[in-house]
Amino acid sequence: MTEKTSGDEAARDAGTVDAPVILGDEPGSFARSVLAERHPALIRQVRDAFPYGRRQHEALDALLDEITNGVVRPLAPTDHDHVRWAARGREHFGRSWYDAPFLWAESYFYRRLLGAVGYFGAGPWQGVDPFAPFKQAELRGDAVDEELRALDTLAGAPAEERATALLYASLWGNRAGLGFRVTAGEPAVADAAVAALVADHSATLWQLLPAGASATVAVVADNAGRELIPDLVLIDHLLVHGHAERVVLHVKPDPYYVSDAMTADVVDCLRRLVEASGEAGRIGGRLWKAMATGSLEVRTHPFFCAPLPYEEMPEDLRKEFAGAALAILKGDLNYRRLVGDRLWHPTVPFAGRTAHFPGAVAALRTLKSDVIVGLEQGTLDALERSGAVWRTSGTHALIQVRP
Ligand SMILES: O=P(O)(O)OC[C@@]1(O)O[C@H](CO)[C@@H](O)[C@@H]1O
Repeated sequence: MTEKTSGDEAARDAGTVDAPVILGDEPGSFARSVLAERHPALIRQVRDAFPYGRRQHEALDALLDEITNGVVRPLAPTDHDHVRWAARGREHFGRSWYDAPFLWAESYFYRRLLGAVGYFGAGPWQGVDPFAPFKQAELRGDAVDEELRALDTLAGAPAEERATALLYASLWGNRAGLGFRVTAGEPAVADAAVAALVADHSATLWQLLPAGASATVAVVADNAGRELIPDLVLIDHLLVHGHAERVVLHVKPDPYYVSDAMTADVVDCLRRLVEASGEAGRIGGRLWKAMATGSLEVRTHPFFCAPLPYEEMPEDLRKEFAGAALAILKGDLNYRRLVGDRLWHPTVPFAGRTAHFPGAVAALRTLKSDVIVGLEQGTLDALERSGAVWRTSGTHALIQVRP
């Protein structure tokens, strides 16, 4: 009995034992609150943000009713991606939304929301991003001005200090709250930001990107606006200081998880930078040119809006990441897809959970869901003792790297 238990523990620590898949069926859980509260609220917000016609209103009503009172319905046979989703959803159709894996239910919800507003249909609303008003409001906000101004203070700092600061800015941009203030000589904010890291492998990250190596770096973006701007600033730093010769920025092909970045959002952020004064404007100008010369390339792939873990990524993407010196995956959702959307024991090694990834990988993520691996036992104990809602509130963050 004792032997079996220690064997189980060893397997658990090596990440070779499957942990429970996160579902939305547990009352009081984070996943449940997203499905039961956040999604209905989002339908209302999208409806209020556009002068939609009767057709959209009816479809949104039907979707709201389905996710709150009904069972998961398949796409219409006429939908362009009907076959793909029929295969992915076979076991979930006709059952409660709460019984499906959380990752699947969220992803399919966004697909259905886009369908309801006519995003894919041939008609006047085709291609109109239902989340654009929220993204634009954020990008126009004073907070972005303030964050861009902070870049001037940072411009005179030594390269190494700048690199560290910009990496943390990109990380905390995932929370959209601290941004460059972390970096611009506000010790209280900077100290708090570092103290809130539950893992920090940034030294390994920089070792993988020595200056002067002709490396390609892949950056898998998460949110637009206040996250994408610091991502772009970090990319500029990598290019200017020779940590990368070429950066491929991967974005979503369709609107997703409200604020996820698409090509249009990259363009909006670049414009915002180019139109800014001082250092921000200079960075914008360099990135604009980098797009023209190919040292910065934006790519997208249907896989980025799929309800699948990275372990199941298609061969073309696998080759792409295998050819990079490092893939930097931003945000909570990418993390869930990277390590698996399961209730892992928090000390399961990050290296084991990401062994499937083709090449070196770094996760930069603020903690906004229950998934976590790679913690030291001492860190875990301290977090549990603190009584804080550390897993889902976005107050904590991590930089984890597997060379
Ligand atoms: O990937 P991001 O932007 O960091 O976070 C996305 C996310 O927090 O939104 C969901 C709630 O809707 C979470 O389940 C999910 O992980």
